[in-house]
Amino acid sequence: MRYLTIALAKGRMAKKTMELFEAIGIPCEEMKDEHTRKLIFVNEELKVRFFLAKANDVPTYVEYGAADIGIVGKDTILEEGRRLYEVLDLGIGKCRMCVCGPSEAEDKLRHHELIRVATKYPNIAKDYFYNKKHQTVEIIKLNGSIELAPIVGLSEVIVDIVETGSTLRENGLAVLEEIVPLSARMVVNQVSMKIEHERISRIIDAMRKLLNSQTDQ
Ligand SMILES: Nc1ncnc2c1ncn2[C@@H]1O[C@H](COP(=O)(O)OP(=O)(O)OP(=O)(O)O)[C@@H](O)[C@H]1O
Ligand SMILES: O=P(O)(O)OC[C@H]1O[C@H](OP(=O)(O)OP(=O)(O)O)[C@H](O)[C@@H]1O
Repeated sequence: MRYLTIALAKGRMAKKTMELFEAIGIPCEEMKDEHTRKLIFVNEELKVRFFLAKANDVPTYVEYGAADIGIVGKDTILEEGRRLYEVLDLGIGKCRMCVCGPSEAEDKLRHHELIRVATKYPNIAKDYFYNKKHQTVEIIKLNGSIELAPIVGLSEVIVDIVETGSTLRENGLAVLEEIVPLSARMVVNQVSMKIEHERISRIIDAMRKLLNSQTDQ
């Protein structure tokens, strides 16, 4: 039997994702060791391999079939635009993609002024402003601490993730428009879905059952 390979996004969702896999009988104990420099973890008995990758790279591994299954945020799926099947909403890492800024930016947004938009998600921002709102904007790609941009005058607004809203509040910014709700999703390689249909379906079903039982409680 070939190994089934599962790519998990490093970072804030990794621990919860591992707990979900453990709860459906696919443990990844070794991976929980924060000090390990090992990148791939093999469960010989189940013929399953896990690896932790940079979130942005998870859809790439899955599209090319280097991973059969991936767990990654909807934000990353939308931004990367890879060919894969999105099969399940895991309901963890819930947040929203929003246009945010100081209240002064609200009028400029409403009047379709040519504004600058700073973001880690240029494709999501482009799709929202160009295709959904038919509004011309200048998009500036940043890699983190996006809330800084309107404060120091780099841009009028930002497109970024909002979870509790405290980063915005502490920096005198607010949500101006909501783009899309986000959460972690299970994605599957399109060929794997055919050749490993039985094993992958079993994992999807077990995960769905677990999530339903959690929401019932
Ligand atoms: N408050 C939040 N901020 C950022 N991401 C969140 C938040 N809540 C949930 N998420 C989800 O967690 C995913 C991973 O976020 P994380 O902060 O671990 O990595 P990242 O900031 O995207 O990566 P990196 O730090 O390597 O640039 C996001 O893609 C998103 O789907
Ligand atoms: O609404 P909140 O609960 O405040 O969460 C939202 C913040 O969290 C994320 O940043 P992250 O911590 O990933 O750091 P980064 O800015 O370096 O990406 C996101 O980019 C927001 O800044």
